[in-house]
Amino acid sequence: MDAYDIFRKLTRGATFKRDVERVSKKDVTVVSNNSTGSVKVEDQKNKDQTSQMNDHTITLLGSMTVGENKRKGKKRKAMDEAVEEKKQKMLHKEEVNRLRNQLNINVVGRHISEPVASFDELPIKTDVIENLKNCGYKEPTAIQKQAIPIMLQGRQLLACAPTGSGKTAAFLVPIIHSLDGPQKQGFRALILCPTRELAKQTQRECVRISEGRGFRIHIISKIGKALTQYGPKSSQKFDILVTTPQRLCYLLKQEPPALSLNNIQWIVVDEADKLFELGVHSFREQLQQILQACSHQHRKIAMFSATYTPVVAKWCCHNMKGLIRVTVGQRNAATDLVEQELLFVGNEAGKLLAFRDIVRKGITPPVLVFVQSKERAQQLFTELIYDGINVDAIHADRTQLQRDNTVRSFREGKIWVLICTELMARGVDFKGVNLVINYDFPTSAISYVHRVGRAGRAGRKGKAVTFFTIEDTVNLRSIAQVIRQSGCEVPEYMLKMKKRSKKEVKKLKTSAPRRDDITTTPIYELEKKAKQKSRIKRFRNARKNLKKQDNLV
Ligand SMILES: Nc1ncnc2c1ncn2[C@@H]1O[C@H](COP(=O)(O)OP(=O)(O)OP(=O)(O)O)[C@@H](O)[C@H]1O
Repeated sequence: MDAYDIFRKLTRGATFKRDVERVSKKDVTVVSNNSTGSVKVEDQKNKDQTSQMNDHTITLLGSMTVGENKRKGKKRKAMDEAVEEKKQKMLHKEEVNRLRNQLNINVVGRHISEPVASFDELPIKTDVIENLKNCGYKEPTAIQKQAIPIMLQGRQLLACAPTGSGKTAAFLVPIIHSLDGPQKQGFRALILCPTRELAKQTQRECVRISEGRGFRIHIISKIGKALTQYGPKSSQKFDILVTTPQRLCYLLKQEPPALSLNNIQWIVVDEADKLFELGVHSFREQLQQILQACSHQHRKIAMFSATYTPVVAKWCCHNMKGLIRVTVGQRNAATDLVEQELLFVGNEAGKLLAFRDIVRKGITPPVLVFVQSKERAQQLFTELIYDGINVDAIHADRTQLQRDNTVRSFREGKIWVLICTELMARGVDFKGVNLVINYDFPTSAISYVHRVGRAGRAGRKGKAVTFFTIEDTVNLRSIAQVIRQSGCEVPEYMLKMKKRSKKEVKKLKTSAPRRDDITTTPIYELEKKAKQKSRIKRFRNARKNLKKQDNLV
């Protein structure tokens, strides 16, 4: 569109004759109104102005001519350029929107950086890009394409993207870029994770991506050791701290605090909704304590998770200035890379039969099996140990060393089936988990999304089977909805089930339902064993009492 078009648009519908007539006859005289429709207007009061206006000949019919003087020419050129610039900007904006739509990215906020199409487009040094490529990352994932440019711009971010979609690298790349290299200024970036397993994994990924930079990336493992290890001076040599909030707060509470966070520039909260969920108020208090300790004036926060909760969004809106929100895909949806199935097993005994049936038909390790408590993890382990499959269990009652060894063996393929609790549902990235079995029904749709998300990572496909009994109806509808949303089939009746009250759903979230023990030992045998146990106990007590009496005598 050129200046002529704009002028035509602006004057569309305008009748110059009428305008002239409207002006008081005292002041204005119509000088001429020739056959081509050109109108000349003369102001009787001000001759100077009249002469100026005489230059402005406007042709309303045929080809329209605008008075041509130098100033006008310049103005027209500037106008043309502005229009062209605007046009280009609009086209570019459309292109960016198209790319976001293609990637299923939704953004909220002001002046948001554009997503990049490749790692090479990122304004970062080539060594980091090389490291990413050495990790086997050919192209950034959707969240990486959008979140990295935003964080590189120094903007605070709340990001939500599917499980296994590379969120860890999405926050590590900008941090590594902004810290540049080791500086002996103490910790400059802090990454908070809900579990130690996840913290270790994040530390490992950070080492891989920052290879060659010489960063000191630290994880707080033993509190006792940490107390002596850090101290305001010794912690100067570290650059990045990866930890759980509990351990960090314990060290900050020491008098004087066992470590300094004065120089922290970036705080990342990974699995943010989980942390906010862990004793709703306790994490907020911990975060407040941590934020107070991070006194650097340019401190920024980024929150990441695969699931979104309003509690986190509200906190971010209140506490993060200039916040940008990025969502990839549908909120709280399970990854569509996992084929999901709901299996009715009748009752608790039916679960063991169904599990053995799956094994009999053939499984491709590694397999993760989720149960609702550490006791049940131990019971299932005791049942399966003699089935001829390499099985182990991981839960909070095992020592740190045992937990680390089990995770290592599972990663190395020495363990085929790993029984675990909710502890391993979040963030943990086991390469190539083919099958997830929800032995016990998840206590919320969000828990389901994360458990299932241990398979189908980094573009690989996986499978998930969820057992349910007659007692598991509270969440059945919402979990069936999640499954349907990710493109898998569920029976229609499940989606039509009565919606449960918020109270019921909340109760289930805080305390899992009571279930019969996992065992195939017949009841009469269990009773016999229990009787035997109590007889032995009684006998021991009697012997103790006799000894006591002897001593008294
Ligand atoms: N650009 C990429 N290309 C290929 N693989 C990638 C890319 N980025 C990350 N990965 C790999 O994808 C897997 C999942 O990444 P990551 O653990 O960061 O996922 P996540 O989004 O944090 O998942 P969760 O929500 O479960 O924590 C990892 O094995 C990681 O090495």
